[in-house]
This record gives sequence, structure tokens and C-alpha cells, in this order.
Amino acid sequence: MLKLYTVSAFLPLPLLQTHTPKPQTLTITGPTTLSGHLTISGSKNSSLPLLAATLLCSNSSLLHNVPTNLTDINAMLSILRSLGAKIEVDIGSAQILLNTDNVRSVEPCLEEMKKTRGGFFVIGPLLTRFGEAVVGLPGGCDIGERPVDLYIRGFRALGAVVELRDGKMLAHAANGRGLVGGTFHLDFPSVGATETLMMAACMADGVTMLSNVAKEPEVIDLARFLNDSGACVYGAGTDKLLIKGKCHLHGSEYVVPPDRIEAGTFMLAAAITRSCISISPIIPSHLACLIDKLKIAGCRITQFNHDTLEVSAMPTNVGDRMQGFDIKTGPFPGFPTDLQPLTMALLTTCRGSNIVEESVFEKRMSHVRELQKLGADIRVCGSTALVFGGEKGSALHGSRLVAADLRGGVSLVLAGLAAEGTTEIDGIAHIDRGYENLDTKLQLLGADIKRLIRRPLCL
Ligand SMILES: CC(=O)N[C@H]1[C@@H](OP(=O)(O)OP(=O)(O)OC[C@H]2O[C@@H](n3ccc(=O)[nH]c3=O)[C@H](O)[C@@H]2O)O[C@H](CO)[C@@H](O)[C@@H]1O
Ligand SMILES: C=C(OP(=O)(O)O)C(=O)O
Repeated sequence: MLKLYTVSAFLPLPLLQTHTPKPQTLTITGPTTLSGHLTISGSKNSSLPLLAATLLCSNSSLLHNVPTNLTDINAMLSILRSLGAKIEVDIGSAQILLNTDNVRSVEPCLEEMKKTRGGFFVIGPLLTRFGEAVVGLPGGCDIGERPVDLYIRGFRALGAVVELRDGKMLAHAANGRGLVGGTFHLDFPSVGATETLMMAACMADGVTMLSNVAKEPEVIDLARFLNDSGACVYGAGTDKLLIKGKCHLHGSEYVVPPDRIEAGTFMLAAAITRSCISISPIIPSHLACLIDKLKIAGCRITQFNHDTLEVSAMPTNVGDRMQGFDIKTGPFPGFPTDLQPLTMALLTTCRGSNIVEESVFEKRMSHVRELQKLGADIRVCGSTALVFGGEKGSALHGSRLVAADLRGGVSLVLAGLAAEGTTEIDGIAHIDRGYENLDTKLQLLGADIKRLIRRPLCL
């Protein structure tokens, strides 16, 4: 079996992928210096629960600034369509119009469910709207065990009978009618469980009190959309939610905010390449932790207007030895776990021995082995990594790598931008789940990065 490679500049992903996409490879030639301005897409992790929440709303809902060129978003749209939702996507204006009035099914397509963790959000709206739901257990990045115990116990607190069977969660209202308000304390402030239980409680009969909930900006977005649609959700952004159930929610319009993780990714890209770029729109308070760390490293971060940041990591700002720093991930407002692998890539090029502690997911270290192939000196013990940059930071060199998950995959792209020579990265379907046109955006900033489609040739 021989393989042929063909080059394509930018391949928009089809809206509905009915076929298995051909394996693709990113090839990066470094080291690169980036410059210019970049527009940040709408947030994937806000869009996914918002799309699910439209199952609670009568008439049409209109979402603006949705990152429509993500496989995660397209899998979510397929899941909603499999339930009977009518959906119109305007790719050019990043708008999605949804009407779920004709939804009758409580069991979304199992195959589509396997493609995205976000698809599991539909269980909350389905259970509260129809009194029952049968939903495949969530997929998503392989970064830990990712159990669903908080969802199960939360639904039970709202009067549901829940069991796991044949890779699915089966839930129905114990009273045969619908969910009822209840009280539930989350052992850990899980983002997905908070959002799912919030949606379920919106149409439960009575008042629900959820404590130790997630405070992530995406939770606040969902609460805003639900309240705009007639729900009564109080306390979003604090660790307690009080939700008064309503019999009826109506459609509304919502503008998805910029993706804080994509913004952080490009800030780190500027830092690792010792470049100066600007990005907008962003909400600086969503990135406070990263901004603080980059300032410690010596980067100059300047805010223009309310939504534009310039990140300068030019040698004139940071010297030729960027200062390292330690990080410990945690729920918002802590350091985002989604930026941990990318920050680790930067730290390999910084001075000193720096500690990266992953406290949210127990298995989010798969990028380490690949970064080591580039010459990085990293030692891992459990969920903690020690990154040795030495006096100057490691000098990375190109290699052939495999992305094993979304953010781990993009950490390899960042390292490839800084490495001497050519880096090839396979497994980029993981990256396409969560980054719109990453290669095209980096090209616009001056990176030498190409997407290759691998066509196996059988002789
Ligand atoms: C689509 C989406 O928004 N994904 C984000 C969401 O994932 P997701 O919602 O899956 O992450 P969670 O906040 O639920 O997970 C945090 C921790 O809680 C644990 N847990 C969760 C639920 C449960 O029932 N039991 C349990 O033990 C998980 O195993 C993990 O260790 O938040 C994560 C943490 O910010 C981000 O990395 C993901 O990008
Ligand atoms: C882990 C992520 O996504 P998911 O929760 O969908 O696996 C992510 O966005 O980094």
C-alpha cells in the first residue's frame, strides 16, 4: 500500500458529513514569525448548549455568530435534525435558524451522538419537554474517564428514573407527567452537568436549587438565552442557581460570544513564535488568567477598544529568553484546562523548570509524548508535568506527530510553528472539531502551514 499526498489550500467541511472524511495531515515549516490581525470565531462551547436549548422553545430561535465550520457543530445539527428539528444554516453570516416545534422523537441518532460530547446536552431539554429521553452516552475528547454520575443524580433530584443500558442513558419522569423542581449539590462544578440540569429545571414543575455549579462564561450565556426565551434562571456566574420552572418557553435571538479558547490559542501562538499579533473580538475578562501568565513571561499585552488585544512577544519585549511560569488548571475563574496543553507547548520554549498541574481531567497529557518527539524535555508524574526549558528554553525540531485530542492536537501545531524544520501532524479530525479553519487563519498571519489530504493508493 502506497500513499499519495495532494495539497489543498482550504477545504470547507461539508455541512452534513454523510461520508467518512479522508485522513488529513497538517504540514508546518518553522520557525515562523506571525503578524497581523485575526478575527476570533464564535464560541463552540457556548453554541453547543444553546443549540440544544432551542428544543425547549416554541417557534423559531435565531443564533448569530455560530462557528458553522466545525465538525462538532455539524454533528450537533445532525442530532437535532434526527429528532425532527427544522434548521437553516447561513454559513456566510454565521447564523442558524432553528424550529423544533415538530420534534416528536426522544431518541437522537446514536451514530451522530458518538461524534460529539456536546450532543449529550439534548437529554436535559428532551426529558423536561417530553417526560422521557433515550440518549447515547457522550463521546468527546479522550482526556479522562468523564463519568455522567452528576447528570444521573441531578435528574433523580428532579423526579426522574434513570438507568444506563447498552451505551445509552434512559430517563423518564417518575410521576408519568414531567420533571419536578428539586435541590441538588454538584460534588464538582461540572460545566456540562450544570448546563444540562439548568435546561431540565427550566420546564420542571416548581423551583430548583442547584449548588456548587460551574461559573464558566458559557453557563452565563445559556442562562441569558433561556431567560430571553421566557425562563427564570437566577444566579448564573455564581455557585448557586435558582430556577423557577415555566410551562412554556418561546424562541429568541442570541449572539454567541467570541471563543475564549480560540482567542487564548492565538495569544499563545504569538508568544511561542515571539511575534506580535492583534485579535478581536474578545472578552478580556474571560482570559484574565492567561493574560496574567503571559505578562509574567514578559509579553506586552495592550487592550484597544473594549474587545481588541495586541499580544507582543517580540524579543524587544521578552528578550531572547522568555521567562517560564507554573500553572494549575481549575474551574472558572481558574486557569482553563482547555489551554493547558497549548501553554505547555509554550513553556517548553521558556526559561526554567516549570510545573503544569492538571486538576480537572485525569488523563489530559497525551500531547506530552508528541512534544517530546520535537525535543521538549518534559517529565510527567500522574497529572503533573515538569517542563524543563533550561537556561534558554528547548530548541524544538520538526517531527512526525499524531494529534490524540482537540487541544492536545493544537498544542502540536503551536510547537510546530516554533520548531526548526518540518512538522507533520496526523489525526487532525480532532482539531476540526473545535477550530474553524485553523490552518487558513495561521496562513493569514504568515505561517507556512498546509493541509494535505491523504489518498491511499492501492497497487
Ligand atoms: C462541550 C464543552 O463545553 N466541553 C467543555 C466542558 O466539558 P465537560 O462539561 O465534559 O466537563 P466537566 O466540567 O463536566 O468535567 C470536569 C470534571 O468533572 C468530572 N465529572 C463531570 C460530570 C459528571 O457527571 N461527573 C464527573 O465526575 C469530569 O470527569 C471532569 O473530571 O468543560 C470542560 C471543563 O472546563 C472543558 O474542558 C470542555 O471543553
Ligand atoms: C474537551 C473539549 O471538548 P469536548 O468536551 O467536546 O470533548 C474541548 O473543547 O477542549
